[in-house]
Amino acid sequence: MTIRIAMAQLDMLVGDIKNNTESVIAQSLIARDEQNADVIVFPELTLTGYPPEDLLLRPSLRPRIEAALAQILEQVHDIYVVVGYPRDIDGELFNCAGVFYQGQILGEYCKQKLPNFQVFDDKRYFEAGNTACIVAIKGIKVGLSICEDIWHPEPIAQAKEAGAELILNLNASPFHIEKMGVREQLLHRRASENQLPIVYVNYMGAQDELVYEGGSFVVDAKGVKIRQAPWYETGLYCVDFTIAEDRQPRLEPISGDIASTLDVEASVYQAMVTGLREYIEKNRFKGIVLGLSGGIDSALSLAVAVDAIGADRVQAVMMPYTYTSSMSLEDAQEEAKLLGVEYSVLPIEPMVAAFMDTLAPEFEGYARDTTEENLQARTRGVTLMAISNKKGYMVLTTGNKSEMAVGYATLYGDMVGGYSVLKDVFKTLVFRLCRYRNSLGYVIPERVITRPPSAELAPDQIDEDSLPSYDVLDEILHKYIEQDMSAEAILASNEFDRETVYRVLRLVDLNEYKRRQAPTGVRITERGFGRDRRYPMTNGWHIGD
Ligand SMILES: Nc1ncnc2c1ncn2[C@@H]1O[C@H](COP(=O)(O)OP(=O)(O)OC[C@H]2O[C@@H]([n+]3cccc(C(=O)O)c3)[C@H](O)[C@@H]2O)[C@@H](O)[C@H]1O
Ligand SMILES: Nc1ncnc2c1ncn2[C@@H]1O[C@H](COP(=O)(O)OP(=O)(O)OP(=O)(O)O)[C@@H](O)[C@H]1O
Ligand SMILES: NC(=O)CC[C@H](N)C(=O)O
Repeated sequence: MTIRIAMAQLDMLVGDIKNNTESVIAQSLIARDEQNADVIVFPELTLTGYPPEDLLLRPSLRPRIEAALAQILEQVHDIYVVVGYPRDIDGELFNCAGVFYQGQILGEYCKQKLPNFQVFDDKRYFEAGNTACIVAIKGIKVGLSICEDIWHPEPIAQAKEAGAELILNLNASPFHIEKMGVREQLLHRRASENQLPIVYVNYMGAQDELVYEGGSFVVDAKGVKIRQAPWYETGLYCVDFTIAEDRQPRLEPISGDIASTLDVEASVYQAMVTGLREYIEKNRFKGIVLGLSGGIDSALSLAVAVDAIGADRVQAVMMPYTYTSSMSLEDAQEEAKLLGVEYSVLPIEPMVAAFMDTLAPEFEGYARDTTEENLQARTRGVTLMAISNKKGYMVLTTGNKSEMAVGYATLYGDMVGGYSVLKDVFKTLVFRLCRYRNSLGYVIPERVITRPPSAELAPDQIDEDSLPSYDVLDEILHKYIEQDMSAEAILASNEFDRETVYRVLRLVDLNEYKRRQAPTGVRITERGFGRDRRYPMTNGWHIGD
């Protein structure tokens, strides 16, 4: 005898309980009728999407969930549906997974391990469960667990103790650069220490800063991966288990397709594309507009925008000023041509001159400084926002993680925008990603990758006049921001000079106010500048500690 389980690697819109419920019903019927599945397993909090944040505090949530559960029970039969939802039990909210069959809930599991670190805030909303939930499906004792549960030994050991022969794990496990490998090692350990096969089902899609890359998979009781669903694709992916006649061993998964793992650049690039596409489509923007400077950040952002929503919905705007080189003008035009997007050239001299004329009495007696540079960036920001308002296009902001770390960007200038694909990507990785994108098809002119980065806000300016080289800067930033090292610990390796390290760390600390005002963007690392890192803006902390 066999049991076929469909892993529903799907995208849900946070808060859209009605459509998410309809999708659960439709996919369950497809799994039953077209794939002959016995069971369908959805990701964590299927009905609300993840994370629903403070929508979970709305009083109207509870009746809507109850109505959704009733609808699934009524409309789906002849397949076991394993679905996630928040549920009020005796006045307390739990993060639940239920097994629905023939109009009944056969069992309901409450998540036990509530993550409250990095981007996760589960304890703000949920009470923790404390018991295993085992449901018999075709004579097999199936144990349920929800995402963070699998990262700890106790819930799975408890399920095993309660008789589980198979674990179904519902996830909302967001991408970061090392996550794919980490999950596989984790499942290997958890399955082998309990001698239990595990079916791991994840979302594919994105929600604000979080990207879900899919990659649902199955390990056997030894922890060996026997099925790997593709990355960055939605779908129903089935796995079969045989149930031995003598029931020794009782349950054996049958190997299926194993999608190959993506390398770092491919995976990060796909995360950026997915994050942006989902943000644009779920928020119903008509398109994307961005300032195209001829520099590398806007070039890469443009390529991601086109890959996300198509060239016909992307507009690039070159806004030259006195300091814009002919090389920048040529390269920006070339990028737009290679990618086939609408391209406009809007010189900003008259607008900047008008500002300067109006401000002249105000500035009398003051020397020229960054104020005038920032005016150029702000004029571009105003221009892009006007196009955004008029056409319903979202402004894609282009600042990378290195710049956002040290505040190398102008508030209300090049920081305007609704979303960023580079805010968690260091400049050194920006270069690698451009090479990766060009390996798929040449879209970023070689000169854009090889010329020294410049903000072109003053004559002959290059970034490395005011910042250390990006190799050095990124290494210091990685140690301070992502590894929490102090200045003295960073200096201990003798790789950097004292003055540079203290200057960089001081800039990072001082610029928290800028990052707070920056648009959201795709989380790529385990320590992005979003919900991962919540520092006070006003503080008396000693720089570098
Ligand atoms: N703690 C605090 N809390 C709240 N607000 C605070 C603040 N400290 C300053 N401010 C405000 O922020 C202002 C300073 O910020 P802002 O106006 O942005 O100006 P600012 O940081 O002084 O200058 C922008 C810097 O970014 C560089 N840049 C600009 C554009 C593009 C690029 C690039 O290569 O991509 C680089 C530029 O060369 C310059 O070094 C202050 O005048 C004040 O209004
Ligand atoms: N001449 C310009 N025309 C259009 N947009 C511009 C121009 N200059 C700057 N921008 C916008 O402001 C952003 C910041 O650019 P800037 O040149 O100051 O620094 P950067 O970090 O080197 O970025 P890039 O590598 O894209 O040039 C650019 O990515 C672009 O979106
Ligand atoms: N939703 C969750 O419980 C996610 C937590 C888990 N550690 C993960 O990132 O996969």
